[in-house]
Amino acid sequence: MAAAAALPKSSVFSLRAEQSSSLDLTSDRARSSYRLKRKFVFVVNPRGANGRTGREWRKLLPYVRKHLGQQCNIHESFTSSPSHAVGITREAIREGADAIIAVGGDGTLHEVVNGFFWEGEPISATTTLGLIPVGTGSDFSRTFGWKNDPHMAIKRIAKGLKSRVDIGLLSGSSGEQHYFINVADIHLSAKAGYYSSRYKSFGNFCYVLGALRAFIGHRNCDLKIKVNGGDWEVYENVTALCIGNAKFFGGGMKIVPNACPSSGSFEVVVLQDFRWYDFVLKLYKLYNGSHLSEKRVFSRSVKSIEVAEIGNEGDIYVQSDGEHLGFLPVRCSILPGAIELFI
Ligand SMILES: Nc1ncnc2c1ncn2[C@@H]1O[C@H](COP(=O)(O)OP(=O)(O)OP(=O)(O)O)[C@@H](O)[C@H]1O
Repeated sequence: MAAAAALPKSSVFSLRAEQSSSLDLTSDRARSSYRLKRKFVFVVNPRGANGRTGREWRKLLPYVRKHLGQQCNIHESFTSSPSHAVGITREAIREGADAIIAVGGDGTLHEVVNGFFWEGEPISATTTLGLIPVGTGSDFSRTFGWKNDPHMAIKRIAKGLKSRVDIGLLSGSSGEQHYFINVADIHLSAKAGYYSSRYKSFGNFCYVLGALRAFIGHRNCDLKIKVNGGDWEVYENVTALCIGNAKFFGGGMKIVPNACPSSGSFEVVVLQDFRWYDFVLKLYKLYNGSHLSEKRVFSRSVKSIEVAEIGNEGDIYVQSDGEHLGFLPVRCSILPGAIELFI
């Protein structure tokens, strides 16, 4: 069929271009209009938010067609397993996608962001990232004041306003590279994130359950930190260290309140010597971002940071964008303005 022949082939993922009755490519005019339109690929995690993402997307598609169908060809691609969104994104960018829209939570956004890169380099400087936040936490969107409202997100994408945002590059002891757009964090919060991902069926309550589980066996520990390639500094009794490209994590905690994704630097917040009752007494401060005034909380702006254990236990958790990455040591640097984002 002519319509199918006009579409690029896709081997890695099932790319379903819009072939609704409104898209009749049998005439020359329709065919040339199809070619002139930009190509937007929607990467949908049907399992996001405990399956809500998949259900919402089915209802949303007519709205997407209505608001974006005039200006772009809409392609939808469903993930079939964790990490699949990375491959989908890479292939779509290589095949000339003008925009990749992550439909899901921060985990899906994280995978799509990783798909923008290959062997340490962006695959394309011109593909735009978009987000339709339909996740459990959807923390990245909070920095921009966006609601977890997919209709508003679609209208925002249709307006076409864009801004370049910074991306964090993480590498571990074996040298493997990983990208993040929101917050990377270390120790108690990362352990809590690891466990909360098992309780996503409880909705936002998963973060409370994850934190309670993480406290079992937790000990504050001494870490050494190297900032901007300087000397190693020792931070004693660290409870958590958070490297913010954006402000929120854990389902709405404003943990890195001074972070800004277009500042060209990270904001690092270190919590030291926190006990379980500090979390009870100061939890509201972590949510509204006023914890920086506490005595055992430090904040600084950095372009790169290395973090390692002083002991050699090998059990200090690391996560980025809520996804478990492994354990210390870790090196992290900022890639200023690396991706263009629909805002
Ligand atoms: N088809 C799939 N089956 C199972 N898991 C998947 C599939 N596609 C993606 N995933 C995984 O689902 C996880 C969660 O997805 P996502 O972040 O979209 O939703 P969420 O966890 O509910 O939201 P948030 O991260 O904002 O709290 C991701 O880590 C991703 O790797």
